[in-house]
Amino acid sequence: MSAAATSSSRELPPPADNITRHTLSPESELRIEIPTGISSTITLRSGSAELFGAELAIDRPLHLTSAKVAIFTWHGCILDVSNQDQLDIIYASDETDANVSYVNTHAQLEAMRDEALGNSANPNAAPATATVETTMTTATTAVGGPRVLLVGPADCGKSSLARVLTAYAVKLGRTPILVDLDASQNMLSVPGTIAAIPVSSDMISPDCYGTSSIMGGSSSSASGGAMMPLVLWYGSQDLTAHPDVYKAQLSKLGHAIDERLSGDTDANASGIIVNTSGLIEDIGYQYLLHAIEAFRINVVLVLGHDRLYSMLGTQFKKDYEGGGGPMRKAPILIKLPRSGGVVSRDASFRRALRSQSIKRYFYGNSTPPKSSDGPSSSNYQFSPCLIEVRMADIQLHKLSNISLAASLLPISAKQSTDPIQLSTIPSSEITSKFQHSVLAVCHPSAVEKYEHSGSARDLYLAGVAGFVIVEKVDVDKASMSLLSPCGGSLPSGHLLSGDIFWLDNDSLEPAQLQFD
Ligand SMILES: Nc1ncnc2c1ncn2[C@@H]1O[C@H](COP(=O)(O)OP(=O)(O)OP(=O)(O)O)[C@@H](O)[C@H]1O
Repeated sequence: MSAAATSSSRELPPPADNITRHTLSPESELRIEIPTGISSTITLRSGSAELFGAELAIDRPLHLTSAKVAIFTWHGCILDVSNQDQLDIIYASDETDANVSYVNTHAQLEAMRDEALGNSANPNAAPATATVETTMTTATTAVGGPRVLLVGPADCGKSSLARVLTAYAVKLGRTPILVDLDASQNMLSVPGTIAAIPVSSDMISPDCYGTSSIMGGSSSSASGGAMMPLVLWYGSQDLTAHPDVYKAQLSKLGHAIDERLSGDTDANASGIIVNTSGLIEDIGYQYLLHAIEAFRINVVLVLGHDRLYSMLGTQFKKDYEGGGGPMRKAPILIKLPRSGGVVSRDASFRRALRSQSIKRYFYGNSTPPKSSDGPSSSNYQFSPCLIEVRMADIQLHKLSNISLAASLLPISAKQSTDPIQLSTIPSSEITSKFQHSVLAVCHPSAVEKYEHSGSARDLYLAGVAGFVIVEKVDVDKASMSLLSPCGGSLPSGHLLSGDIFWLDNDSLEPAQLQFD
């Protein structure tokens, strides 16, 4: 993507003892798997290289912990890697055809952005013919910019490609909105959420990839000036648990994005890039179709899954062209190869990533230790606080999907038709079983609406103010200690529970809370 750095021919001093030097040829990548709890530092010594689209700076060490990544170079480079003997694997590969496909896809999206800008500058112009050549015949002219949905099974490289496409767009001065619908491994916020953020250039830095998070979590803008994401609390990493809530949240997020883009020509032309979870069968497939509607998707990128590609192609023909319904344009459907470097992550590695992501929300990025590569001596950007709240001052809600048959309802009680229902947990039931659970703090404006309407939707379909973790429940004192990103009182006393737990030893398995 970029010209080779000017330092490509400079004389390099020999590497230190614990450093291994790698020379990469053009269009190759260094694939690195750093096991859980181990750190490694990668330094670009000459040439140019990028980490999922974010360019490395010469001589600036990139500190990575528990990560599986690839450093790609278009023009060749020299990289120094520390701690190599502790890595699971490290190797250079020139099988990078997928990267070339990705940059071609980026070029196609750019053409759509240019076209959207042209259309907005001259709204009376006759619509141009399709600019994107695709493997599907229903190519269409985008009214706004590209609204891209990345789909495919687990561990096929969706999140990585979302990062690459976002970084490439931002490098060209675009401001796309990045959306992550994967509640189990969300790259924008803590697990259990779906989120969206307008991306600017200060967020595209390799330093932000220290964990699974592109921007270092919802509170940890490295630049200090970056925007906060809009985060909805789904409350579970299991997307099959609450289909009604999930679908309603997708619709709400799509609506919020439409509202944001409607008054901003540049942002509208930049479009959105939506990452999805690896669920592609049954309810997962339904979610993909729902997301296409909710985000008014006009480009679907299918990563390495012929069957899904074929299913969507058939579906689009049926939904958009047949049946005598209104003729709408089908999204452009593009099949992309899976990168040869993409690795499967086992349950324990995923758990470690989730834990890192929660830790990062509260503590920020870890700064590299001075003397060794061990994470234990790291310092962190932020200092979260323990705050004490009285049970009397909070209302802890949980989702309840109970829907009674009419005959079981009390006389004159109405059956609610809204499947999204809340129940408020009585103080007497807030016991030590909530210890270590992650709670979402409702935004005061959402609380105001909720108190007026009594509708669970006003809390569940609104962006949350932030998160706390229950450190301790003191039943005798009727109080709780909460780990909070900052001191002082909570933005509101309304908290949403879920089944996400966190303990600062990277080992706690999230478990379903069993409520009585
Ligand atoms: N070219 C590559 N070389 C090495 N590792 C890679 C490469 N591309 C991606 N990875 C790593 O492979 C893992 C899986 O990739 P990614 O997270 O993009 O997949 P995904 O489809 O989003 O997964 P899921 O949907 O299950 O969350 C990640 O750890 C990612 O950093």
